[in-house]
Amino acid sequence: MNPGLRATGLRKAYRDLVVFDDLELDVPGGGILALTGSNGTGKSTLLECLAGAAPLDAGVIEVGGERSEPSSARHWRAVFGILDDFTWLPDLTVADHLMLMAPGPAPAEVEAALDAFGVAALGRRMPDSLSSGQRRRAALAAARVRPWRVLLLDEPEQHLDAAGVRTLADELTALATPDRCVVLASHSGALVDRLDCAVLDLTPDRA
Ligand SMILES: Nc1ncnc2c1ncn2[C@@H]1O[C@H](COP(=O)(O)OP(=O)(O)OP(=O)(O)O)[C@@H](O)[C@H]1O
Repeated sequence: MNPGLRATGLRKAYRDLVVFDDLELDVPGGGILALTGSNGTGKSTLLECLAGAAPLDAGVIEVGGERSEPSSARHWRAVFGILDDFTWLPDLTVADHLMLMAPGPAPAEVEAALDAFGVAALGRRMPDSLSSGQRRRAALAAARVRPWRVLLLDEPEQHLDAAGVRTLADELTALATPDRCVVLASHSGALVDRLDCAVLDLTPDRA
């Protein structure tokens, strides 16, 4: 089994509030881990720390079997987070955004990615002109274009209809090839059930 994402001794506190301490994660290559738990249990904080967007107080992160410093360029290249706010620039089309994330010119790949999420017809539209669910589908399509070893998603089901949740589960399953892995936070039982993946409930008495 390929190494994917391994993290040990993770600690994060906001002043007196210890969000997690000595937390361990081990997601093998090809694996998907769903973080669940009630509001405020630390799912988003954990994803932000894994993405390098918020500093850890302690802990070691390994990607593909090698230590990865969350603030390094190497980490940025290896770890792609679609967290709360996907930054859309108002003067670029939806397809322009995905083209910028591709390693080279990739119009066919961008179209295929948007098509996989059912929004191929919206590629030339401006992000502001899309519905929330359409924008969410387009943001998720970026995961098919931007290279990564670890994909982090915070409540990716937000704004999706039931068919969109099924598409998301099937796409994530296909994206988690043996050299990559996915960690998502979710409140959607439908999504987690369809992923049929490992689950870590961060609710204090269950973690
Ligand atoms: N910037 C911050 N400063 C202080 N406390 C924070 C900060 N961000 C989050 N918290 C606190 O940390 C805890 C974990 O928050 P977090 O957003 O990670 O939870 P969550 O599990 O993602 O919640 P939800 O299911 O509501 O999205 C909460 O008690 C929250 O109030």
